[in-house]
Amino acid sequence: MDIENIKVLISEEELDNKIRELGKNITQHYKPMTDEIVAICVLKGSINFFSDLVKRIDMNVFYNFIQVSSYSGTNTTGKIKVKSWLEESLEGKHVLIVEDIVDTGNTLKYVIKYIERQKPASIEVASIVVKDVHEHGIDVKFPGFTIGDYFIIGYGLDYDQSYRNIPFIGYVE
Ligand SMILES: O=P(O)(O)OC[C@H]1O[C@H](OP(=O)(O)OP(=O)(O)O)[C@H](O)[C@@H]1O
Ligand code: HPA
Repeated sequence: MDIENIKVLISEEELDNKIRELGKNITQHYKPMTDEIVAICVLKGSINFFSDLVKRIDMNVFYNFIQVSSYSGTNTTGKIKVKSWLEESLEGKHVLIVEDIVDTGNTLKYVIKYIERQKPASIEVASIVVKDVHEHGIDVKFPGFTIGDYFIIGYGLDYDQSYRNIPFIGYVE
C-alpha cells in the first residue's frame, strides 16, 4: 500500500461534525436514566474515535479498555485473539462500547457476550463506521457513517498495523 495513493473517504471535518452529533445523541439517550456511563474503547483501532467522542458526551464518563484483534492484512482470520480484558466490574453499569468499525461483526459479538456475563444495566454500541456488506445482526445504536465494500485506513484503522495516525478515513483504489 502506497501512502501517496490514499484517497479521502471521510474528511477530518466530516468526522468532527459527526462526532459532535453522536455525542449529543448519546447524552440525550442516557440523561433520563443516569448521570454516568462506562465507555469501553476496543483497542487498538478505536483509540482516536474514543478519545474524540468522550469529549462530546455531556456527563461523567468512566474509561475502560479491552484489546482484541482478528485481522491480518485486509482479511479477518475469523479468530478473535484476546490481548487484554477489563479489570473492573461492569455489574449494574450503563456500558457504551466504542468501536472504529463494524465489518463482519465477529469482534463485537465476542465482546458483547463477554460484557453481558458481567450483568451491566445496559449495553449500547457506538461505531464511527459500519460496513453494509455483511448481515452481522448487531444493533449499532449510535452509528457514524455507513460505507460499502472498502478496506479503510486512518483515524485508528490500520493495514497490518500501519497508517493508524492518518487524521482522516481513507482508502486505496
Ligand atoms: O466486525 P469485524 O469484522 O470483526 O471487524 C472489526 C474489528 O476489526 C478491527 O480490529 P482488528 O482485529 O484489526 O484489531 P485492531 O483494532 O487492533 O486493529 C476493528 O478495529 C474492529 O475491532
Ligand atoms: O476496512 C477495515 N480497515 C481496517 N481494519 C478493519 N477491520 C475490519 N474492517 C477493516
